Amino acid sequence: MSQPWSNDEFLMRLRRIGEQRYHDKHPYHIRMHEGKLSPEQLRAWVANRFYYQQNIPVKDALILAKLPTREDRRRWLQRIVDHDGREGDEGGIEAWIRLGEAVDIPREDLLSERLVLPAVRFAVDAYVNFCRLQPWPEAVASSLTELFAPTLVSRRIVVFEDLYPWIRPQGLDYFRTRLHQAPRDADHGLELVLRKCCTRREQERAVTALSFKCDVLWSLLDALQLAYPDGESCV
Ligand SMILES: O=C(O)c1cc(C(=O)O)c2c(n1)C(=O)C(=O)c1cc(C(=O)O)[nH]c1-2
Repeated sequence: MSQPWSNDEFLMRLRRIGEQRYHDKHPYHIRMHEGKLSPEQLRAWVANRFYYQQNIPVKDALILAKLPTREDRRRWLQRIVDHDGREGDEGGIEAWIRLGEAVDIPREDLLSERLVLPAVRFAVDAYVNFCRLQPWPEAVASSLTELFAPTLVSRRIVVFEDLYPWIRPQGLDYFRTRLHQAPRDADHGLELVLRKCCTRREQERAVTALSFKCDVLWSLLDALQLAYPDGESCV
């Protein structure tokens, strides 16, 4: 039996997954952040990511039901509220619909899922099912892409403002809100994973779960790349 990694080593291995495999390295994402997507390609990204956004509170509810302590359930519950909203605070899904409107996707079009590609549906459904079926430490570990999201999202706000001036500014509120929600979520997720994954086997399974999640995000962009290839129609 291999010895468990120290917390530092474990953390380093989780972070390394992000350095190697996070979706910011995908060609479609690189082109987005270089300002090279056409309005149609950017709209396709927004519409397909909406399917991911809608499923986040669903997978969080599946994880919530498995967490063994009241204290952790209470903290995890906030994620569902962040996305689904509550009276007087519309939440992240509504903010994403406004992002859609800011790039000229009518609300009904986004909600109809007309623009959602089959492979995006499969990838996101695979993420939800992973969280449904796997033990909670692995489901929580799969959420740790949020360790890498804040840096990327803060860059995205600047990129959208500077390189896509046709996007109406109120559309960016979703990303601004994530800048404080994601680090809080990542801290809790990491605390749970470090607390629960104590054997080498458990630690390795957590790293594999995070790697799987990177594959989900990567597949989403692969599908977009195939359906909306580079070329003639750059902004
Ligand atoms: O825009 C992005 O690059 C990005 C990435 C991720 C991620 O890394 O999974 C999330 C989000 N945004 C996001 O907005 C969000 O609410 C979110 C929740 C989760 C999760 O797995 O629980 N990831 C992400």
